[in-house]
Amino acid sequence: MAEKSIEINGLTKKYGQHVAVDNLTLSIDKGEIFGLLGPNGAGKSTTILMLLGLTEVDSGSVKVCGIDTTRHPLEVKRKVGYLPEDVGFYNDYTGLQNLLYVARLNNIPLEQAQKTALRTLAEVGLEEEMDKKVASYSRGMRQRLGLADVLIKNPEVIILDEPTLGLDPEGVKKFLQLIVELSRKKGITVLFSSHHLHQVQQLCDRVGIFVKGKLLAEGKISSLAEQLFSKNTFTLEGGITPMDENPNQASDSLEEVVNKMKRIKEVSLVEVDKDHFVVESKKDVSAELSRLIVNSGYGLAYLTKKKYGLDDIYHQYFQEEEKRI
Ligand SMILES: Nc1ncnc2c1ncn2[C@@H]1O[C@H](COP(=O)(O)OP(=O)(O)OP(=O)(O)O)[C@@H](O)[C@H]1O
Repeated sequence: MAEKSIEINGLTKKYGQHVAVDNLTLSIDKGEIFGLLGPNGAGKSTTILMLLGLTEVDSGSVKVCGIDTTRHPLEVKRKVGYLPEDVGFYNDYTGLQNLLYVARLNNIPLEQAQKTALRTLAEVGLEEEMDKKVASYSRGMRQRLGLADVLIKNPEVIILDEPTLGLDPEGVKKFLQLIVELSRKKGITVLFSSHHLHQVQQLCDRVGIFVKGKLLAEGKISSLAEQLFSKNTFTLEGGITPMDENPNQASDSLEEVVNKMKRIKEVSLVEVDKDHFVVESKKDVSAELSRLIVNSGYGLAYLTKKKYGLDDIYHQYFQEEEKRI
């Protein structure tokens, strides 16, 4: 069995009557990049604070690298690097000076700190900017320096809370690539908290969908789709056209064609809008559908199997949640 970096069991946190995190159970393997995905107020930051031992737990347990954070928060902090949304720096210091300051706070001896700082700044792509004052840094450069702050203590786990806010699309792409490279190269476990579906999809091995304090689903994106769409696994979309070449050929009415489609055993839903149709079914019925359409005197303009992405999954879970409330 894979070694676990993060083990959360029945974790609950209340603010007064409000349950911010509700009986959360989750484990993350060593070296894995896990995405905690949810809208604002879902409880992501509260979970992270509990992981870091920065806020009290009402019930349940959290272990990071095998250490209980509620009992030994300082030991956990030594092993975990945390990058919040917005990192504070000394603007009058250079990037290198800021990093050396963080190294000192982490009790890294000066000589070692200098070597490690230079290497880390190169790793995050700031070697050419390290002697410039942070006041002149762009948002992207500040986030890279934030990542260097996190990496300098050689963490086993890094936790990133909405780290790409305010970055332009190119900056986001580079930042995400950097995280993947570093995680793979150093075997670092990453917990990436975000409400950006596409970023999570690009970066993460596994995803947890978190809404109103509850983990609604977790798994690989492909298996989330299976869990969610298991009732009607296949969605086929097609275009139907009249047979122009042979106008005298008798055709069924469109209504009759739809009724025939509905009579295919595995089909659970047929929707038609002008010449476009959507069929949901328990197995792939593309062959039956094409035969049926052609035999009814129509042409098939296209027939495609819809692939579910994270967007579909995310919205479906949100819809489910809204229905329950
Ligand atoms: N210190 C606090 N006191 C009272 N309520 C709080 C406190 N911190 C968070 N909350 C509430 O707990 C819920 C979860 O908040 P949390 O910040 O963990 O969510 P989030 O998913 O990280 O969202 P965001 O991305 O907006 O930070 C919210 O309803 C929030 O208002």
